[in-house]
Amino acid sequence: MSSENSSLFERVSDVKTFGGRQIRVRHQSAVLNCEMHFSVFLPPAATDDTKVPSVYFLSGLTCSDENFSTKAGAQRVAAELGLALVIPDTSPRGDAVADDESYDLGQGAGFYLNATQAPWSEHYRMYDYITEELPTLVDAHFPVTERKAISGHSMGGHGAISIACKLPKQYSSVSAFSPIVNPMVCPWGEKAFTHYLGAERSTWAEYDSVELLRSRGLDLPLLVDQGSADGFLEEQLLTDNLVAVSKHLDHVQIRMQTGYDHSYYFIATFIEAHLRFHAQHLSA
Ligand SMILES: N[C@@H](CCC(=O)N[C@@H](CS)C(=O)NCC(=O)O)C(=O)O
Repeated sequence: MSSENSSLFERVSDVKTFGGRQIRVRHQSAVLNCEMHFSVFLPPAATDDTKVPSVYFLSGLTCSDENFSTKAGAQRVAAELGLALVIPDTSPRGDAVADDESYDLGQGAGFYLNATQAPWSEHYRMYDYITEELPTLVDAHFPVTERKAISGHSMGGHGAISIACKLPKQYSSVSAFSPIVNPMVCPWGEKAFTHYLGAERSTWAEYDSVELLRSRGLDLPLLVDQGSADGFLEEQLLTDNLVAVSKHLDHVQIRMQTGYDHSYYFIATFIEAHLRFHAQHLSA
């Protein structure tokens, strides 16, 4: 990697919306060892003199940073509440990065973990990227405070809850749309974890929200919305396992939303409620 490359941090677009700015950044990631993109929305309240809290949003399988930016409709309420949105990609990227032809493994399917198995371990360190490198970069380049919340959809809901369980001091609240809550025992998770972490299942529990909630509990408020008409609910998402393990936990709200599916139409419907939930805890 050339020194010019290692310092790459470029705004590839910067668009005014709802009085704020939707920005897309291209940068060299030292952790992932490849070039990456991420998006940031800055509300009008964020200025050279005024910093604002941020909500990280982790997307699902097949997504980049642009699915949430363009389809969730989050900017109007984020602008009103004075929240920055930080929207990463879902895996390392590029021709030199290992991939698979299926949609649920490889690029677009990083599962927010640090892979230990070849060929994945060379680049797939999304846990470290999301929890360390990206916040350091965002804090250095944008007017944001230390106050952070984390949210996500599907694979990103798994990422948000499992990260919040392990780093409760780094976030003030966590929420998820249609999260994969128990990846150790669903086909998407079993496939990904076998490839990224190896066949030894005992190493998987540190990335499984149900297992983490069982072993550690949760030290911050959690809001989950799940559509009852989501085609992935029974086989992949296993929301009942989250309900069961959360029974004795305070500050956990799991809402079954009648008739909604797995799509961004569902996210767009409830994103306002999630941002208001996070704003309340970010300002507490
Ligand atoms: N069957 C879908 C599975 C992937 C999927 O549903 N991805 C969700 C997250 S798990 C998504 O957000 N897709 C992108 C979008 O709707 O914009 C496919 O093959 O693309």
